[in-house]
Amino acid sequence: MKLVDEVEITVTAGKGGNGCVGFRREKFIPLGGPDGGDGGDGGSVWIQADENLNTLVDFRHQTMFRAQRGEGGMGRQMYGKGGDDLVIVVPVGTVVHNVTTDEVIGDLTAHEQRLLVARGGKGGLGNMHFKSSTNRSPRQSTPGEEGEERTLRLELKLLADVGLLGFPNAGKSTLIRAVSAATPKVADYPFTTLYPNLGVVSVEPARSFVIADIPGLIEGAADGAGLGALFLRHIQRTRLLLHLVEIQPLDGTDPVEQVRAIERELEKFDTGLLDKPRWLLINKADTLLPDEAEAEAARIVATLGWNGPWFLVSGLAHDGTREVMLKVQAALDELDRSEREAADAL
Ligand SMILES: Nc1nc2c(ncn2[C@@H]2O[C@H](COP(=O)(O)OP(=O)(O)OP(=O)(O)O)[C@@H](O)[C@H]2O)c(=O)[nH]1
Ligand SMILES: [Mg+2]
Repeated sequence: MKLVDEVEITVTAGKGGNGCVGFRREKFIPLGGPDGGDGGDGGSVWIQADENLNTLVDFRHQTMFRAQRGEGGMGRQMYGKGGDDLVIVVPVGTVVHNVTTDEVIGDLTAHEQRLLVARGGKGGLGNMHFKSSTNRSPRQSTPGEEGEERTLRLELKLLADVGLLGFPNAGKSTLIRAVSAATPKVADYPFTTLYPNLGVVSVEPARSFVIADIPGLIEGAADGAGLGALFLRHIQRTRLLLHLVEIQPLDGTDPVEQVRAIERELEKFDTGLLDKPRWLLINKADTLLPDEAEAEAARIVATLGWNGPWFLVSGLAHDGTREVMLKVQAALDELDRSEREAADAL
């Protein structure tokens, strides 16, 4: 299953500085020659891969990028200063397309790999270059070139970091909408009507993770009922599971039973799934009075013998949801760290 995050940005390289028309002016030298210097080159725009990023969510806030222009040339044969290059960082795995030509400019597959996406304009020539035997005082210079401008589409295939489990109606889609900054589209998926909802959760700038709602996970999913097996396969790739349960299911069933039913499915499909960190989110806290909700949550946790993290939340009211997402981000960072340490130890 391919999950694709996509953004369109415009990049503009810096214009070159203009060439200068100037003449040497000094005491006792009445007819000084031309001494106008060249303009500096404009800065170019680069796109560079960074392994510390994992989504394109920050490009929803900024879509225009411009490198510095070159300064104009000056008298006394002085060159203008070149404009600084602009480096845009993206996650490793980002593919860069030219929107106008629909061509792939490049595929950034390694950390710190760079791609030139808009070349800065060349600086213009000062009049010192136009001196000839027939024209000793040229008034000619050339302007700086414009920097290139391109519209780019950045595309990143995503893997969900966090899977959301729960019965129909548990409030999974509502939670994703409550916490996510962007909802990437799902591509190449055969079932167009029933696909997972995805959200990019960005708790702080430049830090984010992908959360996937796994719909239709019902009893019997592991035996192939509904589309459950497909989604179970998908969540095998996630690193943390959030298990959502209604504090008081509308159909009158005991939330404890609902949690166990999902656990049985996970176990039947692949016991490895049960080894993933799984946090219990007792949802729709707002449907009970605060005291009742606290008491019922305590009962659910005690009856289940739950010893992992658990939270009482309301996706609809956004109660407690941000706190959970901050903890998820911290847990994922910690997993990254220990994976990196394990890799370094080899
Ligand atoms: N009171 C209350 N209602 C909620 C809360 N979260 C979700 N709901 C409601 O519960 C219903 C189901 O929510 P969804 O987010 O669609 O649930 P889901 O888990 O995505 O359901 P499926 O996609 O069918 O598996 C909707 O009517 C929501 O408005 C909550 O925190 N409090
Ligand atoms: Mg849903």
